[in-house]
Amino acid sequence: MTDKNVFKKNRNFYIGIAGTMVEGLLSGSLFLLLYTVMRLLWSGTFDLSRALKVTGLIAVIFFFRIVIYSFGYTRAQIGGAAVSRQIRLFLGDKIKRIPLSRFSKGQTGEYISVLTSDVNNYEKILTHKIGDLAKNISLSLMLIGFVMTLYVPAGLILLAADLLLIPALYLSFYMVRKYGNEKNDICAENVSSIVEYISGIQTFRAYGIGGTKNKTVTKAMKDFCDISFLYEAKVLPIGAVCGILIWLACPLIIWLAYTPWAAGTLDTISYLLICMLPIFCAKMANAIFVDLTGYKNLMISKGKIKNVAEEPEETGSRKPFQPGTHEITFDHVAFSYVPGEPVLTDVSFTAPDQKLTAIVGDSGSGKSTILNLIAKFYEAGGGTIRIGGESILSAAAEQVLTGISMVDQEVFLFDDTVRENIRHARPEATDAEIEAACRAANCDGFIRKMEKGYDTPVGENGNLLSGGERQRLSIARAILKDSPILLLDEATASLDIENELAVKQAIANLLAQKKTVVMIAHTLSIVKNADQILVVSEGRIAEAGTHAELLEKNGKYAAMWNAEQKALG
Ligand SMILES: Nc1ncnc2c1ncn2[C@@H]1O[C@H](COP(=O)(O)OP(=O)(O)OP(=O)(O)O)[C@@H](O)[C@H]1O
Repeated sequence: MTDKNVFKKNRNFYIGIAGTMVEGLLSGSLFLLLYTVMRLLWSGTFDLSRALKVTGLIAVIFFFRIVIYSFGYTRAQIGGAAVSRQIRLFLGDKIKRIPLSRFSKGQTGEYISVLTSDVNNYEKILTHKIGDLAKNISLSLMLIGFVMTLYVPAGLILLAADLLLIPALYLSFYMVRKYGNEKNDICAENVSSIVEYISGIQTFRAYGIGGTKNKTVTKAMKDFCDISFLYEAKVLPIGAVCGILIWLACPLIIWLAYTPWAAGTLDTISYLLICMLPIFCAKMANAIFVDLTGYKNLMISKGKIKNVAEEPEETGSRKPFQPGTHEITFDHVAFSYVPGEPVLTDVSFTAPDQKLTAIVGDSGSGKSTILNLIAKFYEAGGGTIRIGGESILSAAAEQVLTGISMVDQEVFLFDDTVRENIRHARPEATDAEIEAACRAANCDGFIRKMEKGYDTPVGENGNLLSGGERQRLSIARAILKDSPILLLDEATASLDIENELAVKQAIANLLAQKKTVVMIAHTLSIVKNADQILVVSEGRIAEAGTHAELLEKNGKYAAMWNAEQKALG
C-alpha cells in the first residue's frame, strides 16, 4: 500500500452511508403521513379503517427504518473499522522505515499521538460523523422542500436560515484551523512528557519530583487545559449566535404565513405544519453545525496521519546486503545529530574482517555514535562507510542490520518469557539452541534458578532482572543470532563484582567466535589483547594501534592506561 491510497474507503463504507441517508429520509416521510392524517381529520373523513391503514403504514416505515438503520450502521462500522485498520497497518509499517534521526523526544510524542488518538479520531469521522451528517443534511433538504411545496416564501426563509450555516461554518473552521492545530500540537507534547514521566517515574520519585511537583508534566497538562478551554471559548459563541439566528426563522415564518392563512389561500393544516417544521429544522441545523465543526476538527487528525504517511523514508535498496567480507571501513566520515554541531569529524579507520577492534576515549567523544553509524541507525553526513568494500548507503538499514548483532548498554527486553526474549534474535531457533546460547552467555545458571526457568516472565522491559542479568541475556541474543559482525558496548564497570565477572566471561565467550568485532571499552584492561585499538577524542581518531604500539607512543592512550593502573592500585 502507498501513502496515496491509505485513506481509500471501501464498498461497505459507502453502502453504510447510503443506508443511513435512506433511513433519514424515511423518518422524514412520517411528517408527510402526519400531514395526510391531519388533512383527513380536518375534512372529517378519518375513520377506523383509515386509522388502521395509517397505523400499518407507520409500522411498515418503522420496520424498514430499523432494518435499514441496523444494516447501514453495521456496514458503516465495518467499513470504517476496515479503513482505520488499513491506516494502522500502514503506519506501523511506515514507522519501521522512518530514519531513526526523526525520533527525537518531541517527535516521539507526535508519532504516539498520530498512531493512537489521531487514528481513533479519523475512525470516528468514518463511523459516526459522516453518517450523521449525511442523514441530517438529506432530512433537512427534504423538509425544506416539503415546506416549499406548502408555501414557497416559508420554504425560502427556511432555506435562507439554513444557509446562515455557511458563514458560521467558515468562521468556526477558521477557529478550528487556528486553535485546533495548536491543541493537537500541545496534545502531542503532553503525550511526550507523560511517556517520559512514566518511563522515569523511579528517578522522579527518588528526587522528590513525582506527582504535581513534576513541573514539566504539570505544565504540559495545564497548557492542554488552557488550549482546550480557548478552543471551546472561540468556537462555542459562533454556534450559539448562528443557532439563535436560525431559530429566529421560526417566528418569522409563523408571522409571514399568517397573512395567506387569514386570506384563506393557505389551509389550516398546511399552516400548522409550516409553524412546526422550522422548529425541527432549526434543531437539525444546530446538529449539523456541531457535527461539521467536529468533522473539521477531526480532519486535523487526518492531516497529521497524512504527514506521517508522506514522511521521507530511509534510503537504500531492500535487496539482501551480502558483502564478500565483513571488514568495516570509515572513509573521512563526518556526522552531527543537530545541524551545525559536529559529533564526528573526518573519521577514517578500518576494522579488519574477523578481528577485534576496540574503541576507547572520553565520555561523549563519539564512541557510541560510531557504532550507531555502522548499524545505519543514522546516516553519515559526509564520507563513506563500507562493509566488505560496499557502501552501506546503498542498502536499507534493515538489510545492513541482518549481518550485525548489537550488545548495547541499554538492553531492551519485551514483557515476555526469558526464552521468547532471546528467541527474538533468531525466531526459528530451537529451544536447545536458545539454551546453548544462554550457557555460553553465562546466564543459564540464574535462569534455571528462576521459578519457571526459561518460561519465567521478565516483566515490563525486564524490570524483574538485575542489570548484569539483563546484559547477559543481551549477550545470549547476540550469540544466538550468530551474525558476522558484532557491535559491543562493554559496560561492566557499573556492575557488582560477581556480575562483572559473569558478564566478562560471557563477553570472552562471545569474542571467541570468529567475527568482526567493534567494541567500545570503558575499562582498558579488557582491550589489551585487541587486534587494534582506536582512541577517540572530540569526535576524531586521535590514535590507533595495538596496546603495545600505543603504549610506546606515550600519547593519550598511554596516559589513560597509566591512570587506570594507578586507580587499580
Ligand atoms: N540522539 C542524540 N541527539 C543529539 N545529540 C546526541 C545524541 N546522541 C549523542 N549525542 C551527543 O553526541 C556526542 C557523542 O555521543 P556518544 O554517545 O557517541 O559519546 P560516547 O563517547 O559513546 O559517550 P559515553 O562513553 O559516555 O557513552 C555527545 O556530545 C552527545 O551528547
